[in-house]
Amino acid sequence: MRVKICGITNLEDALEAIKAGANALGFVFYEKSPRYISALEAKKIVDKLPPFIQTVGLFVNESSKHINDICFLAGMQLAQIIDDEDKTEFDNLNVKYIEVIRAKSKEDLENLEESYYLIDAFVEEFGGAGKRVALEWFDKIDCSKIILAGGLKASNLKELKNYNFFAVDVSSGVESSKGKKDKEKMKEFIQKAHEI
Ligand SMILES: O=C(O)c1ccccc1NCC(=O)[C@H](O)[C@H](O)COP(=O)(O)O
Repeated sequence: MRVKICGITNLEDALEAIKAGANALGFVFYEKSPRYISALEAKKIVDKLPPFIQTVGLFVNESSKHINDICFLAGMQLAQIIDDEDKTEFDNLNVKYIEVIRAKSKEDLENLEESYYLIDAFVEEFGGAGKRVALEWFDKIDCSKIILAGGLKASNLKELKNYNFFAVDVSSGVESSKGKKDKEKMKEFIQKAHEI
């Protein structure tokens, strides 16, 4: 499975994540997050990344104009969008995007459109909280276009073996403290995920 390391706040963590085999890096453009990074600081990191690593900007209830502007300034190739308040006009985005579904129950995973989704557990504070989505909710679902997030760590990845998820997304499970990644945890997580 592919791996996105979310909540990158500094160059050292970004390069260690890539060295460990990460496929994508996530930058949180949500000011209330302890992992928030400005577009300017993100761009300084992005400019030093090697090729073939996808940069993903995370947005919470923002307008399309804001998302377009920040992605352009920061060099984001994909926008990951939480849109609880219907603020984003998806037709007006000029950047590729993926919608986040913050699942509260199995019903939230039913009748999804034929598209890629990032499924995270619902938490009031929006994300990076280490809360898991119940795996049995995916039992009768085609997971081949789903990126799973929420409470993942190296020790629970083996539970995903039979689900065929497209990718996994992790933040707190590979941190030493909020906003700082742990090199060894990233290595172990990515190695295990790539084996699945
Ligand atoms: O990480 C944050 O602080 C954050 C803030 C606001 C919205 C989303 C946020 N993170 C979302 C992510 O993509 C996380 O990687 C995802 O929720 C998984 O987090 P974790 O359970 O800590 O692995």
